[in-house]
Amino acid sequence: MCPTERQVFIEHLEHYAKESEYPALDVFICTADPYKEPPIDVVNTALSVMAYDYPIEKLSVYVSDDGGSQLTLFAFMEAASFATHWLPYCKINKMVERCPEAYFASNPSPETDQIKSMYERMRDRVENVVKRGSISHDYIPDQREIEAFSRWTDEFTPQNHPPVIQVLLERGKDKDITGHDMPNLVYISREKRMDSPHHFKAGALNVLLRVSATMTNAPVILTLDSDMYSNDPQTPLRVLCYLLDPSMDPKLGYVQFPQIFHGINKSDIYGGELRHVYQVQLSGMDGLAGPQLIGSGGFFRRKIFFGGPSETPEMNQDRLTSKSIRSKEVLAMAHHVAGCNFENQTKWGTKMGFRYGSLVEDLYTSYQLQCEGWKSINCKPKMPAFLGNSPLNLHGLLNQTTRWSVGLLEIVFCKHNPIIYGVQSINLLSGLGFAYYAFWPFWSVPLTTYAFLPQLALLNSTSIFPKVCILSMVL
Ligand SMILES: O=c1ccn([C@@H]2O[C@H](COP(=O)(O)OP(=O)(O)O[C@H]3O[C@H](CO)[C@@H](O)[C@H](O)[C@H]3O)[C@@H](O)[C@H]2O)c(=O)[nH]1
Ligand SMILES: [Mn+2]
Repeated sequence: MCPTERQVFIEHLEHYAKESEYPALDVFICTADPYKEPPIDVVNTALSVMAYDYPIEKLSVYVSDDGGSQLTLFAFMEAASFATHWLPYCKINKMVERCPEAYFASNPSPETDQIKSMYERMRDRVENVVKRGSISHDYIPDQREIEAFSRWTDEFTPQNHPPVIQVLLERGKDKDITGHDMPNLVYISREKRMDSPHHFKAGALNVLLRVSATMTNAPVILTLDSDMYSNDPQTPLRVLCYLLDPSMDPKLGYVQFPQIFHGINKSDIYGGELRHVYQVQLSGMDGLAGPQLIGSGGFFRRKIFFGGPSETPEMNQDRLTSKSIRSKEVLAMAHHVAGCNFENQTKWGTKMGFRYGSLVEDLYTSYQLQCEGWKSINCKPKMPAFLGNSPLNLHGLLNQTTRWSVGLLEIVFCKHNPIIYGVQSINLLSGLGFAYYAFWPFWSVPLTTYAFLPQLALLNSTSIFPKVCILSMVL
């Protein structure tokens, strides 16, 4: 047992790899409901990662919309055009804060006026459209955009619709206002049918894995929740310090950053900060086979989703380089792999991709990956890499806790229970570490008892502790 804290020195990265040797990076952002997760927040998350300090020709951002909402697509069309101003603005001014909403909130200086009003115009348009619930025709002047919205027919509902994939920006083709390349930006709403299970976020992430494989197939992947914006543009370089380190264990599969929440009230009465998990347990697990996944802020080697460390060769990217991601051929393949029958009779969800069977797909997937032999690292820089939201009211908290409890119990009662299978497959302590999380809902019984027992004992004038007598003190 050896709780581990790590530090990297980004300035040394150049000794190990030139920029041209950096691996390509595909970023996955998930959203599921335009009313619970406002599209303008998702846009802020996307803009913050599109502006990463990373070679632009190696960066792609994929947005998965499980809400199947044209409001979200509209927001991203607006974002694509604002990004052509925002990305050069960030780089020319060497800004650290690259999430527009957070930047303008902390920099009210007059020099930002022009870009700020541009951002506010975009935000107002997006918010107006969401408030109205529909997009009026004068908001979509472009023929390509009109065509994209024509897929929302009368039969189209969030639970029942064909796949929609829209390439909003393509590197090499779309340029920013200074004439430089833009990263790829792709909107995806996977096919949904009433009679097909969709497997919640794990299902969405697996579609993202496949669609991105048809377009860019980057060997490194970052997954983000809709609200988790980047707070540090150098985060991918920090990850490369681990992934490209020649002395690193070749079984290293992913690097996990803790979730840090902003906007929690000072006294944090609901314990939303989850300090025990992110500040204590992740370091503890890091000293064993590595920390579990926590859903957002994880950088993966793509190959770990296709088998154990001994079975998976490096990815081959050659076949992709020549084709445009807007080409008919690539789009046809992308739509095909985003269909809901694609996974039938395949190993997706069992041996491949994010694993199905638990509502806490992050813990379950990382548990299975570690059972296969993959290792992980907890990266906790002083400046938070990502900032997001945590439930701020009792209703939201109870909702989340119930969902987590159901998901964790699914792990307890699955055939790969951590106490039996995990202890044998990973190691004793890591298996018990995963078991600690999986059995977390059961803690509510002793905790609730302990919360009420002393008061009841006091009211009834009985003692819950044994009387201290001289003999027991001597013993
Ligand atoms: O069918 C679904 C359901 C959710 N999501 C997305 O998944 C993310 C997380 O969902 P949320 O409702 O915010 O769950 P939380 O309980 O806040 O999330 C925590 O717990 C989840 C389950 O363990 C992890 O996946 C998350 O990363 C982690 O932040 C969000 O971006 C959603 O848009 C989907 O894409 N499809
Ligand atoms: Mn969340």
